[in-house]
Amino acid sequence: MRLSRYFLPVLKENPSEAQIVSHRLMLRAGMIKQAAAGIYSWLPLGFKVLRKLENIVHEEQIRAGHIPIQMPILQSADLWRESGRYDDYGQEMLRMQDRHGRDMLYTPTAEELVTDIFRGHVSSYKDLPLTLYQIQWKFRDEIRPRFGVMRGREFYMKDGYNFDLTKEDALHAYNRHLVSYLRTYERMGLQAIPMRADSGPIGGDDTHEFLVLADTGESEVFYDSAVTDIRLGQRDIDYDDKAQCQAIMEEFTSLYARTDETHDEALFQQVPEERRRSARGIEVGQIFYFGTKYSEPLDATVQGPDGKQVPVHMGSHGIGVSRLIGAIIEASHDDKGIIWPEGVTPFHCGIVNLKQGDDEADAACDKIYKALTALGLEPLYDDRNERAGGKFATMDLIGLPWRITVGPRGLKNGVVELTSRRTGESEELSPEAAVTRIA
Ligand SMILES: Nc1ncnc2c1ncn2[C@@H]1O[C@H](COS(=O)(=O)NC(=O)[C@@H](N)CS)[C@@H](O)[C@H]1O
Repeated sequence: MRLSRYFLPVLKENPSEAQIVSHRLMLRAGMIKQAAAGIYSWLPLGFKVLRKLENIVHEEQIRAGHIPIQMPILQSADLWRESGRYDDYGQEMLRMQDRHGRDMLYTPTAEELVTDIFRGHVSSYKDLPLTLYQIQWKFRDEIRPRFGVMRGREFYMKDGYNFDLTKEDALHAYNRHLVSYLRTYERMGLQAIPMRADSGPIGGDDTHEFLVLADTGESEVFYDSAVTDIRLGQRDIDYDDKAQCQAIMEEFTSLYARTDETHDEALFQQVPEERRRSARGIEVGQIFYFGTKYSEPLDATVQGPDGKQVPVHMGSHGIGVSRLIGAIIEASHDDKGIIWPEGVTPFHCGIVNLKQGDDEADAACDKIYKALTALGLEPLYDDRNERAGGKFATMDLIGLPWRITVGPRGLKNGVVELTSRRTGESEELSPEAAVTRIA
């Protein structure tokens, strides 16, 4: 993309309403613009990152055998009355009436709707196991939306729902989601630690939240520092292998790691003192097992192997896709701006032309642009008539992993400058070598 033809409304000053660095940098980098309290327009750079995250989430959910669907953001109140949650959900639920006076709501989550889809079409245990998921906008009328996309009112969530014949099968689905979440967050350059949590309005008795450690996190957490050494890495996973998924779940959740809601000081004292940590974390996902909490009131049953009708065992599992952008920035930035992990960066390499209009420099930039594009590496070419300092500041602010700087003097020696955003180190090498280095 050429910057002269893009829409990147960067801000020179720090916006006063931003209290945490990710909110400040998302506004300054022209990624989002507030439309109303807790509600944002996603501008090109932010929307591009959101789509990258969405793609990773889709890839890992499909790899785990979960099936994507898309449910509406507006729902009828009828199903929520059937489950008994219409009144329980409280002020966070945005309620409205359509022109015929029918009670509607803006979906904060979708257990009822997905269970209605299931009960209308699945009647035999032979059709199980089944996990359906969506990535869809949600609305929760937070009393105090804040920290930008971290605690919005409208936010983007992957919400998945498993339907199983037995509790044992449903707990395997729980483990399958835990493993798929670990892979997902690692691909985004994040360490998100699964921690025992409280089930809140979703319900159920088994639940883990996934937390990214950050001083600005809203959750208070207590954990054994050894838990930060565990990685899933590239190990080969068979998501149908119950034993393997159970083993990974135990590996990642046997060390002490809990949010303040479930913290047990006596248990925590058993962790060797030098390994006890308390910190703050950003909740980027949560998985739940809640048995027949929805299948009973909604009469979602299947015929079991013995011919009897049984309510299915369920769980629901969410990833905060829009919140993740804030979490990634909190975990990866410096005083000059964002530092995108390569797996989620909006563009792979910035190209800075020190002398726009100079035939040789322009030609070299075009050649590098084409070579990067041919390799599937998206360049953002700052071809504006701006002074170098301004171009460098913009590239540092928006946080692309690499920058290639092209100028007449360097070209005379057959070199361009390649700079790593993460290390700040630069080296001079031929345009071809610079492109190869990034690939
Ligand atoms: N106000 C919010 N702004 C941004 N992200 C949010 C907000 N509320 C929740 N999330 C994200 O959405 C994830 C899932 O939300 S949740 O309430 O824990 N779980 C559910 O709603 C389940 N029904 C999952 S299907 C959270 O882990 C968090 O990362």
